[in-house]
Amino acid sequence: MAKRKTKTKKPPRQKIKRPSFKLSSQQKLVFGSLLIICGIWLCIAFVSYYFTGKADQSIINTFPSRTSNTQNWVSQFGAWFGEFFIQRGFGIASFIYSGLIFLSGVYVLMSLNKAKLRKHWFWGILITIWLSVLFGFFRSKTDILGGTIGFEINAFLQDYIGKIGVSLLLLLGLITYLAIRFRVTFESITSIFKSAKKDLENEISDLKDDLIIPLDNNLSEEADAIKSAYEIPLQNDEPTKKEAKPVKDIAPLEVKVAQEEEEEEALEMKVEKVEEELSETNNLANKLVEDFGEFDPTLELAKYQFPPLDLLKKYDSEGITINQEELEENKNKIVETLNNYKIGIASIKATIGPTVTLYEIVPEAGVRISKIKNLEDDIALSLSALGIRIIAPIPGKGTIGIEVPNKNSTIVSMRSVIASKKFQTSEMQLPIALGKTISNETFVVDLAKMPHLLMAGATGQGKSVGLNAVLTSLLYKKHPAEVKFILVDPKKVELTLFNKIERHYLAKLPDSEDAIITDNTKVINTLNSLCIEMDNRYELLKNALCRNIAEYNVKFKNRKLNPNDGHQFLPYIVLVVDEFADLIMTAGKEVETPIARLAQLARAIGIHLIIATQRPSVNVITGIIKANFPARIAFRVTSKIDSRTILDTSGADQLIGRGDMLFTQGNDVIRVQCAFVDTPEVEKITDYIGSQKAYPDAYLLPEYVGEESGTGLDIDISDRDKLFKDAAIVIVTAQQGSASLLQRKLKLGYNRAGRLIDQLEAAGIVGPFEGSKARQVLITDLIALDQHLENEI
Ligand SMILES: Nc1ncnc2c1ncn2[C@@H]1O[C@H](COP(=O)(O)OP(=O)(O)OP(=O)(O)O)[C@@H](O)[C@H]1O
Repeated sequence: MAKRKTKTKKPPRQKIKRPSFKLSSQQKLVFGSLLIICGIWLCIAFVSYYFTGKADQSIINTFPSRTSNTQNWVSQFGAWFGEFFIQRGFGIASFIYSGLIFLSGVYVLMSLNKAKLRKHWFWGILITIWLSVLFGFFRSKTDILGGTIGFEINAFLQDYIGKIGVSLLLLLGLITYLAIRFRVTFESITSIFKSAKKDLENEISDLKDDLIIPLDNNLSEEADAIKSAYEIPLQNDEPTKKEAKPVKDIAPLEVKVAQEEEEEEALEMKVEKVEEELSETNNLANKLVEDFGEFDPTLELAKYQFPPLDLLKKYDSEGITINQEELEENKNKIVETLNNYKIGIASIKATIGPTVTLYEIVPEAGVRISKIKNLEDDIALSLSALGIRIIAPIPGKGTIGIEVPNKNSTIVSMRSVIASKKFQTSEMQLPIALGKTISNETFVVDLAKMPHLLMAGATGQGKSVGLNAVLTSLLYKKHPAEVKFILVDPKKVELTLFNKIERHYLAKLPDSEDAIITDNTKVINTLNSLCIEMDNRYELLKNALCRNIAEYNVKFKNRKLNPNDGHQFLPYIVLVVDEFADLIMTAGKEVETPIARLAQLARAIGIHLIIATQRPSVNVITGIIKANFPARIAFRVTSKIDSRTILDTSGADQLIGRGDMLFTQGNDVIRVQCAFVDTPEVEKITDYIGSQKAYPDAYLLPEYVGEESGTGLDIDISDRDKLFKDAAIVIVTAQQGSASLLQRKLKLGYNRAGRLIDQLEAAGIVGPFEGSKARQVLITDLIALDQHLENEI
């Protein structure tokens, strides 16, 4: 039935309606002008109504007659329309109607898109109603602001939902309008703020870089401007004269105007061309973002849940327990000891930390600081306490600090530092909550800024706990898509718990079974592979014209980088080496060279190293390593020499152990009580993460072929992926050797596609890796491919 209906009805509809809508150019001119004039007339009538409406009230209700005397600027009809639209209609919002009629005239006159005009009318009517209700909301009776309609709708709504309800309804109306009309979303609002912040930062840094060049440019531009101002009149009026003359001498106003017009035209053409080019690339990225939203690296594990705080333990002994008596006692002892050596004190102040209390002393005038520094051991003896450290003077304060351990030290729980506002709200790229400072403040540092960390401490002083604190911090803050760990653990016990999160957070070599590296040869391969990853990333950054990984990832998220060119979202990679001494003793230069290379170059591309050692001797922490690890943590060490090796100053030998540590990032040395995270807590966290949906595999690092393993890749035919042949067909057909092509055509994850490309390379079907370019395909067609594969067997 329905079919019959459409069949019979369509033709007559077309026949009747089409001609009636087609206006000739002349009709358009007349009709369009009529609407424009009506719009203007109505607008005048409305404006006038606000001044003359009251005076005209008497004649508004009478039948129009030629003798009636109206005040309205456009007479009786004006008064009548004003009354109808403003007083009895929508109030001041009625002006929108005159605007819409005017706009309709323009659309008809210029034959513009009618669908757009309909849209304007639709939204215009809605805004009129909304505005009239809004104005009516604030008025107690019908008036010329909100009109009768606004007032009545308000009264009606308020009877049912009250004043608050109406105001919320108005707000909802506004939000709906913005959301639908301008496609405003919550994300777009936040991204505006974020990108504005980023732009500002970029501009500031660009400004710094370009400070000299623009000055030159401006000068030359100014010089050109001056030159041309003199040259134009000369060319037109006195072509033979070479010398420049001021414009006013010649005053060829007409010629000059003509000249300017010509120049403008030429300029316009140029500018248009540039704009077109720009808008094409911008539009593509903008359009992609508009259609698909910003690229979300977390999408593959969109449902991933960060570990909750409850997995971390609360400790009873948290909170500072030092009492007044202990404070007084220590103060008296310090004053007494110093007095014994004839050092007078002007004032003394105590700051209580979780493990130590800092007594800040202002000595009397004329006391030499070195004298107090030399008395370090004597003061320690008289206070009969381990772990006294004297800081003379405290940098930037001009006082002398004496750190005295508390009798009952408190545990700084990992929970308390993770829960701290400082950590939770930190905008750092790789935030690490290390513990609490002497003034009991949570100490959060950015690994990305360090950019590498050296950790040393004698056995049993808290190194492993420290490493766990670093890893836990990152697990609480970073999505699996954003950071990957490479864990090297020669002791084979400390980091094994992290095996459970292999497919979420760990990176490994393609051929290795375990992600956690315990054997030394594998460490060498991994470090070299990381160097290749570093080179690849530099190539990607170079092609994307980005200076660092953060910029690159923002660009990638904004869809300005094409994945077909090899671009991809780059996670940070954190390499953790527990027991570096072991490694350097057995592998020496083979380890030192790639570590030093990574440490020197990897900061911009998001590879960060954390190296821990029990033995901070100079043959382990060599000059080249030290030079590239400005950020260092020292737990308690056994000698002053060890302290100097790690920190370039003594002090670490005077720590009290159990997570008491010194942190330096170049200048100041800060005493921090490391946050305590126990093995069961780490286990709970890794269990929690490990039980969630994961990537198909760990993050695969590039293949590294060690010197001993002969030439080229050597992948056994029987080990090939099931999709090997399909992949070969795709690659040969497209004559393009890229992993992303395989990802798209065979619907694979990146890792598997990468492995297939490696296998295709080993089989001689594609050429070697060439940075961001697609690999060369070595087989020309499918027949050649068949032959090639047959010959292999
Ligand atoms: N931040 C801390 N707060 C409280 N106690 C701690 C802290 N760090 C370490 N400890 C205590 O010290 C002990 C040893 O710590 P940890 O295992 O980290 O030492 P280590 O330096 O790694 O030793 P090794 O080098 O022998 O592995 C822990 O079991 C714990 O009791």
